[in-house]
Amino acid sequence: MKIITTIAEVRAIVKEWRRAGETVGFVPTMGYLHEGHASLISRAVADNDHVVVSTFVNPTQFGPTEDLEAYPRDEARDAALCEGMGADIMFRPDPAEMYNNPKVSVVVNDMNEHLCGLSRPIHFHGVCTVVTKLFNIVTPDTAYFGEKDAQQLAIIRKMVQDLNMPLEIVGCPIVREADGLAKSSRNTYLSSTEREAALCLSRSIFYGQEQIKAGMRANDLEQAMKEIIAKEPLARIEYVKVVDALTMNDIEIIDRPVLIAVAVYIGKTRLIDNFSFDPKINTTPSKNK
Ligand SMILES: Nc1ncnc2c1ncn2[C@@H]1O[C@H](COP(=O)(O)OP(=O)(O)OP(=O)(O)O)[C@@H](O)[C@H]1O
Ligand SMILES: CC(C)(CO)[C@@H](O)C(=O)[O-]
Ligand code: BAL
Repeated sequence: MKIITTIAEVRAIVKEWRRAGETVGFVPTMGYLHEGHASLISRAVADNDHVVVSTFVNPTQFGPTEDLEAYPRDEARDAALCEGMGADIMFRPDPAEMYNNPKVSVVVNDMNEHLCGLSRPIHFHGVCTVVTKLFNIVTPDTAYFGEKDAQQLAIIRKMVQDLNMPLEIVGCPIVREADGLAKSSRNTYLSSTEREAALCLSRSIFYGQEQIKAGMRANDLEQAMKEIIAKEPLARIEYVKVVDALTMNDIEIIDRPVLIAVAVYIGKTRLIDNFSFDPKINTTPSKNK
């Protein structure tokens, strides 16, 4: 596996693969890789002749008071994981390689006005801009994203559709710790007391999955899930919402595929979790561990 820091080098290698008629899978990440990322890489390796993993911590998706500087980084560990999983390239450019006095970017419209977009107003513009740049550099046939960042996945699917990007987007299920906590690079910020407290997110998710199948209405579901989280003294709820899974709009009646998403601060650490539900299928994805 090659660790590459320049755009030109990635382009040159992908060009050779293309010349040989081989397929390219792409897994965009911000590094500090864990089993959630590994599940995406494993799927990409299974589906494609070649796989590129990017580990760029993208500054333009962090707000001014967010954790850009503190965000965990470990290049050697990331490289070992990528190589072990069978990736061909780990792309980790410096910010200066990716941004040279930019004046043009991608803007997300209505889908930004919900869930994480409300407290992180520039976040999805930054995500879509860097993902577009990465797609243009790697030119993948398929790109793999986690359902843990459900609003991100929905926005990227819509971006690919709206901007006619020539690739397929694959969503992969949430990977959890044995006790239910969704794996996240930001879990490393948690003290041991906070780590225990963070279980209120998955507890509310699992309760919600049961209740929605039993026919609980959207408002009652939000309320019941909030009550579970509120029992945890270290938790501060940002949102608990049932929204249309495609548009992220609020809904009252669960008559179409919905996303049930939560964002909660545990101390200073902001964590997210979610599940999807389609009333036609009347089933939720299994608790994937
Ligand atoms: N637990 C998980 N299960 C499945 N996919 C995941 C999981 N955690 C992250 N991913 C996916 O990995 C990709 C890269 O995410 P990222 O590098 O931001 O990791 P993260 O652990 O979500 O970090 P953060 O702490 O910033 O939320 C995204 O598509 C994300 O949805
Ligand atoms: C998609 C992404 C790599 C863009 O920086 C990031 O938002 C992430 O890790 O989910
Ligand atoms: N996984 C989303 C990256 C971020 O929170 O910036």
